[in-house]
Amino acid sequence: MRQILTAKQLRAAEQRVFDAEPDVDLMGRAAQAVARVTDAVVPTGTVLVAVGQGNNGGDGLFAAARLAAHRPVLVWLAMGSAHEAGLEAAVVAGAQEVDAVGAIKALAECSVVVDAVTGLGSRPGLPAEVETFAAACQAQGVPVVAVDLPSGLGADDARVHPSFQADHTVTFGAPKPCHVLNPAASRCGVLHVADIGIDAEPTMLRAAEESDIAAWWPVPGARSDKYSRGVLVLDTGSESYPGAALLSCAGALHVGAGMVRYAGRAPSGLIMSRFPSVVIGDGRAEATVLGSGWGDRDNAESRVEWAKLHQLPAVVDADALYSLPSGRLDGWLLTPHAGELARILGCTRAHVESQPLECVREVARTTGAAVLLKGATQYVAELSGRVTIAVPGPAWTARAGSGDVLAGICGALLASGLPAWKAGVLGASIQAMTAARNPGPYTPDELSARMPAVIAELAAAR
Ligand SMILES: NC(=O)C1=CN([C@@H]2O[C@H](COP(=O)(O)OP(=O)(O)OC[C@H]3O[C@@H](n4cnc5c(N)ncnc54)[C@H](O)[C@@H]3O)[C@@H](O)[C@H]2O)[C@@H](O)CC1
Ligand SMILES: Nc1ncnc2c1ncn2[C@@H]1O[C@H](COP(=O)(O)OP(=O)(O)O)[C@@H](O)[C@H]1O
Ligand SMILES: [K+]
Repeated sequence: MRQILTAKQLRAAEQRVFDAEPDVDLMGRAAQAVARVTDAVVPTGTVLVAVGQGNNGGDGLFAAARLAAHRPVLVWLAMGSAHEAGLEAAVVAGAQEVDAVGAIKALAECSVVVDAVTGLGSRPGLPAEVETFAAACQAQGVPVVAVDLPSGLGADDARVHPSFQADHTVTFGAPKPCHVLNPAASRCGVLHVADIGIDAEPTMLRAAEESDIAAWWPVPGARSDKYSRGVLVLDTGSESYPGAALLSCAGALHVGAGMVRYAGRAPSGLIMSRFPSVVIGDGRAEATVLGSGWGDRDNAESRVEWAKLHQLPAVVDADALYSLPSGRLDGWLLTPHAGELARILGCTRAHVESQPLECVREVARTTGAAVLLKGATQYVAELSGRVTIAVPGPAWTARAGSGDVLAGICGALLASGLPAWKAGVLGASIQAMTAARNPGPYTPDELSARMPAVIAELAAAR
């Protein structure tokens, strides 16, 4: 599990290191990591380092000094002034200074750019000259290694602003929100988290890793039976949208539900012809899935209320999200995409996309349910305010029907006895990991049929 630290939290963690060891050379360690990654990414040719006036520029200059020992290095002081000791070290090591015009010209010959303009102190956006330079790097296809974060992004911000487009980003101690929240994360390229001796304490924002998914996955034991593995009732699909019923069945069955009962309005013959192990009709169960493919069904409220009355933990998806019963929904998992979350909150989709953490936390706080916000980055918020980001996957999954499969997956995991937040994180992650291992335009049901192989791989790795 990776803890995600805001700029303020990272600075506090840094301060604790300085308090314990006043002479510690964190900047030297940061510079060493930047030089190492730069050499690994592009081992030969000229390095051009764009340097700002703060400590991010200091990291860049000390990295320039290290690199200049074995390859040509140019430095551009993009903000005029720069970290004095860093500049001296770079010049003594042989780095050549260029001005703005020289920097743009040099792009034709240099093999890699190091972006050390701004880091944790970055205000969104770039001065015009730097923006022009960043655009030129991209236009000319020169690889960019960003120090801490692509300059121009805000460390704690999910949004994109005029900024560098990095191929690699070397950050220190822990990722910051901009490294994991999209669309900002898409500007960071490959993320390298360098250990420079800063400990990341548990925070209210963290990112699950594949090793967490492997450790948490519910693997049956010798004494398991279909009931102990969890019975799931699916109330999904409708006469108008029977496909959603099939997709939720596919999701639930392919992650190993003990038993799936189908109690929705899609034709039962259709379900049986595709999934003969599904039992038609409701009965004893550990969890239910509501909403996927209902359309605007008129008795939505009573169907959702039914689950609450029977104290049945529910995955609530799609149209059922607008018929939530009053009172606390402990143990439930809501699975909105940004548009659905916006409708629940009475705000715009754009607002949810720019403030995803605040929005997903708000719905968890007001309902008591865990909330999985679906999309390119998938967030699971709990009542406490803690947010866990699922393992990311490729955008191949972004197509109609993926959410229906995901609801079935999460339902099976909820029925197995996992807490709602964990069912959400595991469900979103396994779908993404399967897509990552099977790149291509597979349909959501084809992809779901490939999940068992990924789950077997995870189980074998434990
Ligand atoms: N604090 C520490 O001990 C460590 C800090 N490190 C580095 O230090 C960085 C933070 O350094 P600073 O706090 O000096 O901040 P930065 O170097 O990120 O930037 C601050 C400077 O840039 C200017 N600036 C910010 N955004 C601007 C914009 N959009 N347009 C024009 N000017 C802008 C500010 O006015 C300020 O002068 C980290 O990102 C990291 O790279 C590392 O060396 C590790 C240790
Ligand atoms: N950019 C993206 N990258 C990866 N996965 C995505 C992306 N956008 C959406 N998804 C996936 O697509 C699904 C969207 O769900 P949803 O919109 O509810 O689909 P539907 O209701 O059509 O089944 C989610 O499971 C999410 O994981
Ligand atoms: K930077």
